Amino acid sequence: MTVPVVPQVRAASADAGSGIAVTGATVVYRNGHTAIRDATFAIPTGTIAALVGVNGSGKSTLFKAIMGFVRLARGDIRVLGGPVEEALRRRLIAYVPQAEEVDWNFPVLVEDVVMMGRYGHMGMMRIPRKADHEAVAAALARVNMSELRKRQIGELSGGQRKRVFLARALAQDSRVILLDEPFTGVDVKTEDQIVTLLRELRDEGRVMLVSTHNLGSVPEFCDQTILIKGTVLAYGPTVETFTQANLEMAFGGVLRHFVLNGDPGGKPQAIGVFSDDERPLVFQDGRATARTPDTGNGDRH
Ligand SMILES: Nc1ncnc2c1ncn2[C@@H]1O[C@H](COP(=O)(O)OP(=O)(O)OP(=O)(O)O)[C@@H](O)[C@H]1O
Repeated sequence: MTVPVVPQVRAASADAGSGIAVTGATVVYRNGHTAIRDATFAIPTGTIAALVGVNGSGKSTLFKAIMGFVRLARGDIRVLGGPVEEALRRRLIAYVPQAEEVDWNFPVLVEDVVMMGRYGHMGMMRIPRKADHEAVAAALARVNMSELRKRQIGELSGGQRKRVFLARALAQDSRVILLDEPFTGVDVKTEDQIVTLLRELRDEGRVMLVSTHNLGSVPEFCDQTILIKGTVLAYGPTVETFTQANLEMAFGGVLRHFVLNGDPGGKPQAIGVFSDDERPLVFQDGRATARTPDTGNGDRH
């Protein structure tokens, strides 16, 4: 569904049973800057949705609004059919932060970070019970981090750090998980593990909203895509929204975009390559290919 001029309010506001429904959301920061204006989209439950846009397009602001960290000047956000405050009170939303948002020098063990996901389940004194320890152990096992549970977080690799914060979200047992750049600084194997885990969580009926510059992976694992540039330009099933025209609208001249005319002996082919800083996205005959060749095996930064 493309909404270049008039945001489509109908789908978002009408679908009270949806995972996340944002209607006409506007955020104005204290300095007067309007970071997002009239943003409207809806994502059903049991979905992995990509949030795609250039630096400064408003992705983190949208996350902050869904987490209740910034106030809406106008509009409405509903999570699992209810207001954000209620979703937060019921611990329905978990957040997996960007690496830059975390103080890695803070002396804390892997298992302590994951236990933070249980805080909302504990009493005032935050004394973990058997169920909390079990939830932490299960979450660490699910991301293959059990062996490193006694390590300081500062001693981990980029991919391991991401998995610890994913485990924290799992321990929280939230229904909605917001992931800010989960693939940055992560090798291809870890990326595949994270994608497998997200698919499992989707099949459990959870909602994942994933901000990513990893365009090549979006058609592969995201059912829905939201394209953002100060407002929502387009949203809906990835096959409908992740089009060359929409990406050009979202990225303008920022991405490297080549059109090659096929192999010399054969029929000329129009191949477009969108390459941000991660796996490139290849369009062949105007359609996004599901998976592009990996460009390396090491950690990508
Ligand atoms: N606290 C703030 N006060 C004022 N302006 C802000 C604040 N935080 C962000 N902005 C501005 O709001 C706009 C959106 O920023 P935001 O961080 O949401 O973008 P983003 O899409 O997450 O970017 P990136 O991909 O670089 O993380 C930018 O122009 C940014 O400069």
